[in-house]
Amino acid sequence: MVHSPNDKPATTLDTSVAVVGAGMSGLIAARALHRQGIDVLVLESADRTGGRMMAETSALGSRLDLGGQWVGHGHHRFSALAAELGATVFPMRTPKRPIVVGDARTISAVSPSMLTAAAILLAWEIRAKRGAPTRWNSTTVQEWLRKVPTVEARRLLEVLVEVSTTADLDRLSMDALAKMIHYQGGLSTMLSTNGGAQESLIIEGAGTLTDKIAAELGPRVLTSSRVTSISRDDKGVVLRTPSTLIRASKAIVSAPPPVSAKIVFDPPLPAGRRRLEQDMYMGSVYKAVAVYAHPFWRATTDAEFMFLDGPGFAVFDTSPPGGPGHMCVLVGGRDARELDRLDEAGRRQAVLGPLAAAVGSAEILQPASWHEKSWHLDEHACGGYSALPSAGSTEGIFPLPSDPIDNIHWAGTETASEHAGYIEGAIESGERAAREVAEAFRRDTAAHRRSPR
Ligand SMILES: Cc1cc2nc3c(=O)[nH]c(=O)nc-3n(C[C@H](O)[C@H](O)[C@H](O)COP(=O)(O)OP(=O)(O)OC[C@H]3O[C@@H](n4cnc5c(N)ncnc54)[C@H](O)[C@@H]3O)c2cc1C
Repeated sequence: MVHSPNDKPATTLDTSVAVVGAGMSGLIAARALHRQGIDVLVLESADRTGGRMMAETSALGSRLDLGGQWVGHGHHRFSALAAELGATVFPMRTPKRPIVVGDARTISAVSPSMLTAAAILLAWEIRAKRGAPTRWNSTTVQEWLRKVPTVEARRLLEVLVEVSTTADLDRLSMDALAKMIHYQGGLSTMLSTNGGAQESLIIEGAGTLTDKIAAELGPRVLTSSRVTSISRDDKGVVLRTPSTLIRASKAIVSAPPPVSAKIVFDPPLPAGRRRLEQDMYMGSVYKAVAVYAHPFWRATTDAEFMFLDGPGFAVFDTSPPGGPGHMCVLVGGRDARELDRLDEAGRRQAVLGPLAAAVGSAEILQPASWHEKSWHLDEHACGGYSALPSAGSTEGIFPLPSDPIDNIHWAGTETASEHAGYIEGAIESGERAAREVAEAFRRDTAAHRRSPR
């Protein structure tokens, strides 16, 4: 193994398995190995655990999530984990239909623009099911949308794709979008409550689950420990953080490819993995939650909202049953980055202003507490909801390959065989990586027993 003679870490630690990343997938992998009596150490670059999951407490004492939160339809592992950790799952309120606001006015569901957008969505879903035409690989969503006859219909489709994928529309090919739609069971499923990706919520906050797993692992989780390099040979792996050198038999890397690309691997990773790292990027997403004494808007409106003017965004009523009112705002892709130019008060006004007008109540402008996070500015997660394939690339379509490379195993939601991109996928990938490592240890032990002394 080759180590740089400079920057010699002060401390050396030995463990059986070093896990890079204390998001859901890394923590699940570490917990599974620890429960089997395998020595494990989790190295997390941020000063907190949870990765793309993060719960906060509002001024009114309710819990809310600034990262992943919804339990989707069929997310059985996520539901089981919530039950195991004593969390309470409640169903999302199902609105009759989203209220779409453009040009500061409500757009009717039967307007020509809405009907055009609906027809295009249906056509996309049919193409996605049948297999996208080859020319879609070299056509970006932005280029394709230029054909849409009305500005309003185009903007609605833009915002819908941005909020559901967090992609930049000029970096996402129609082919990748079709594959995402097919994989997720339809764009409407990606954004819908009953039977969709947003079926239920957790009263204590989904981020509570990663907090609890990290607490179970206790001192085996080291935060503020960014892994900068991983060397490997047939005996094991050596990981370096700025302060520590960690020797292990195996490593599990749980950061998505565009983020793990910052780690120096020695010897370099095979070309296939390097292409994934180069051809993918993290989505851009801004999430905010406004908290009110009670969900007063329900007296007049029972709906989700989609706003098309300025930075387009979606708003969902995520209020816990019997608790305070929660309005959850999601802005994706370039629109999310446009908000970076404003200060906190400006961002708050940009989303609550149009919402107040749509609900017809200035009370919306005065939440008891306001919580926000721009994930693309987070230097550890680097974005969300997930890693995305660049336009023109045939790499990076979910699920990503997860074959181990020597003693390095891969976790992370992007590698999940089911529900990749979601918390469910993160759990599945962590369980699979732990299984791979435990089986490899069993094989090594059996071979060791068989070998002559
Ligand atoms: C705003 C937002 C909303 C979302 N909403 C939902 C939702 O409602 N439902 C749902 O199912 N999913 C949702 N998701 C997606 C979900 O949060 C993720 O799929 C899941 O949390 C990913 O977990 P992970 O362990 O795979 O990756 P991560 O959580 O990204 O974990 C990787 C960890 O590795 C760490 N790391 C990176 N590089 C290094 C290094 N060199 N050394 C050490 N540590 C390193 C990172 O800091 C991070 O903690 C959302 C995501 C976001 C951002």
